[in-house]
Amino acid sequence: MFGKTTWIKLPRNVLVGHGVVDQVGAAVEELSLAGRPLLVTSPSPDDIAGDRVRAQFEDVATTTVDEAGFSAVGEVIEAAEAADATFLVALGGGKPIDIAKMAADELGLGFVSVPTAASHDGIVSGRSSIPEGDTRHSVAADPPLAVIADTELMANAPWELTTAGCADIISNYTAVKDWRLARRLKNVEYSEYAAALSEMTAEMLVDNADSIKQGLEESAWVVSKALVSSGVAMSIAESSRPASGAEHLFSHQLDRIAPGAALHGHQVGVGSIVTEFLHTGENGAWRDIRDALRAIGAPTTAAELGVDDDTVIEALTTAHEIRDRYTILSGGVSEDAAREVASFTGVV
Ligand SMILES: NC(=O)C1=CN([C@@H]2O[C@H](COP(=O)(O)OP(=O)(O)OC[C@H]3O[C@@H](n4cnc5c(N)ncnc54)[C@H](OP(=O)(O)O)[C@@H]3O)[C@@H](O)[C@H]2O)C=CC1
Ligand SMILES: O=C(CO)COP(=O)(O)O
Ligand SMILES: [Zn+2]
Repeated sequence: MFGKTTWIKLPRNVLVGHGVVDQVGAAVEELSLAGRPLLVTSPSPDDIAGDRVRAQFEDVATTTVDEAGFSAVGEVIEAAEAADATFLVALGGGKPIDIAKMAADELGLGFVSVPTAASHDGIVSGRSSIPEGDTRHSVAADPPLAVIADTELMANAPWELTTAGCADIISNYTAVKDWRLARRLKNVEYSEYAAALSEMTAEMLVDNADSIKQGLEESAWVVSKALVSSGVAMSIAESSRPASGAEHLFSHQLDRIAPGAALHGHQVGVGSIVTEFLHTGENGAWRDIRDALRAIGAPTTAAELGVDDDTVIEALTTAHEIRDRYTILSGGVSEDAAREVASFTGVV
């Protein structure tokens, strides 16, 4: 008998468009969320749009996240309990959204994601990535009930946040290759539907690279739709596998070795150039990945990431240690080999 059960949790409402930050109240009403919200935000997003969100509720409390980490999750939980909050609204980049996502999950409350930056697919997904000490935890949590992505706000955010979101999507190509490899060699659970959606999302973004330009609001539109679609792929897979392979392990190691050096999406993009080479060799698609990153203005070298060559080599040679996830880097790449591939691809 076929006994497999999958539980796909997705956002119910997704609004993407100009000025939709003024529709958070309407979206909440449509979801039949009653009571008092806690707005979870961080300093810049609060300055930019906090009042516009608060104006849509009769009674709302606010808490600000300065630094991501499990203590921030605890503080949001305390703030929600003190405010008798019945749901959370997260306004900002990945930091307040991920902290609110995990806090909402622990509190058993719903939350609405209002991204102010199209910086990575965590703004939509059912996973929180929480940095702690010298490591990073990828924690399963319910995805947002609604995503309200205001393209005007996102288009006015620092441009590098948008190029980081693009690079996070481009990295889906190698994430899916790692997933297929792990399926073949380790029989890991795999969803062809999620893999195809993830690849198609990257394909569409690359095909629309001409509309991704600084100052063009359409860029925020194209990237937000891709981030939503990538988040859906992760929900279908019940795992970040469709969007996180060895290039993400490389980035997570960079976060440990050179904290704060570069944005998540930029790091995974550079990681993808290298891991594509490892998958398909010197005549493979690594140049396509590099050129797609260049076309949208994302980094393709260690120097552009703001890290030195040795840091990249260390992250590549130790990436397999960070997580029990089978990828092309599992078993470890030797220092010589890492230097050769990084140099051949122009990363160092
Ligand atoms: N769940 C997942 O799959 C993933 C989660 N993450 C998590 O997300 C976080 C990183 O995400 P990221 O979005 O880069 O981080 P932040 O939320 O820290 O945002 C990046 C910077 O942009 C600022 N900012 C945000 N929106 C605007 C805007 N509209 N205008 C001007 N400035 C703005 C923030 O201000 P301020 O400093 O005031 O906050 C911050 O300085 C990490 O905590 C990481 O763990 C990362 C990758 C994947
Ligand atoms: O960043 C992600 C997908 O783009 C999530 O990946 P992790 O599960 O590796 O944190
Ligand atoms: Zn990512």
